[in-house]
Amino acid sequence: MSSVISIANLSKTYKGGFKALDGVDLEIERGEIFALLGPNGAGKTTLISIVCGIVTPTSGQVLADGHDIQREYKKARSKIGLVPQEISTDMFEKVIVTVNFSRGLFGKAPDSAYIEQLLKDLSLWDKRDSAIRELSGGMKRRVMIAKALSHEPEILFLDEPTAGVDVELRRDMWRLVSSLRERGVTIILTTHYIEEAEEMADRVGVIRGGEIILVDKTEAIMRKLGKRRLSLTLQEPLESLPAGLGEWSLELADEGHQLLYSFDANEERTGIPTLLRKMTDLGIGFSDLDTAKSSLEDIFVDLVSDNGDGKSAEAAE
Ligand SMILES: Nc1ncnc2c1ncn2[C@@H]1O[C@H](COP(=O)(O)OP(=O)(O)OP(=O)(O)O)[C@@H](O)[C@H]1O
Repeated sequence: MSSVISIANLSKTYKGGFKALDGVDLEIERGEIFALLGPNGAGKTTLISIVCGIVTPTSGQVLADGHDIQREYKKARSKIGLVPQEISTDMFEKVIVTVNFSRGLFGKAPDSAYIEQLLKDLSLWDKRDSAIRELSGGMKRRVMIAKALSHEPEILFLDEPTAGVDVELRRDMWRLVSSLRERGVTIILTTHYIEEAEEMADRVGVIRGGEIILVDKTEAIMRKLGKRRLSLTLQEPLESLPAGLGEWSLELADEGHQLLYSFDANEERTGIPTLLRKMTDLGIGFSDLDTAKSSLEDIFVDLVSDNGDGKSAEAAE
């Protein structure tokens, strides 16, 4: 498969000397849904902003559909739609005027049938003649999506698309993402709703401290790093972990009613039988037990926390 976005050795040092990106190499394949995950301040927005031509890189190169984002800005940018984190638009303008205007900005001829369908897909058609400032927060976000899609881009960036939006908009958004994908649009999103990345994304990239630390197929990440978790519902709550259970990596949850044990599903010896025996010896009874696969969320927390590679999430920020 060919790359639709090609990022090579990209670095950004902001005025004041802060290095937000450090030698990022990343290839985004045509037609895929790519989720970019990283803690606050990792550099996600900076990366997206450079690809969209809003922020100038300090060094490195970005090609969008073969066009250099700096030297051939107009050509490159016309391929891209961006739904930013913040709502930024002329609040006094009418919805339909704003969306038509956005399309015109990219040099596309008016297409009233396309815009009508777009506004209908986003449940904005009835509001087309309203001034944007009169709309609810969720509706304003829908307008930002409509603007981003107004010129029929081949690549769509969604910067934290579901942060702070209601369930209905989230559902509509994912429906839209699925239908865009069917039409061959490449989608790159950043999200804190990691279970959505797990569900929607073909591949996941993890960014921390301005560096891409992992890129892989979503299910490969799950397989490689997937841990399982055993939850034991205790008969009597525990205030703290008994010293006698020190050799297992345990956690207490639900005010001491749940004992959680994370283990590697790929290991032959999980340590569970000895743990249960030891608990019996210590007189810790349980009334229920359950195991579950850890989510991408757990994996992500694992990756960005200090896990022996000498870097912690804090140090990276
Ligand atoms: N214009 C700027 N000038 C100086 N520093 C900046 C500027 N913009 C961003 N930064 C810094 O660069 C780092 C990366 O910021 P960025 O917004 O790219 O992170 P992010 O991964 O998108 O975070 P979040 O999840 O919080 O949105 C942060 O430490 C931020 O403070």
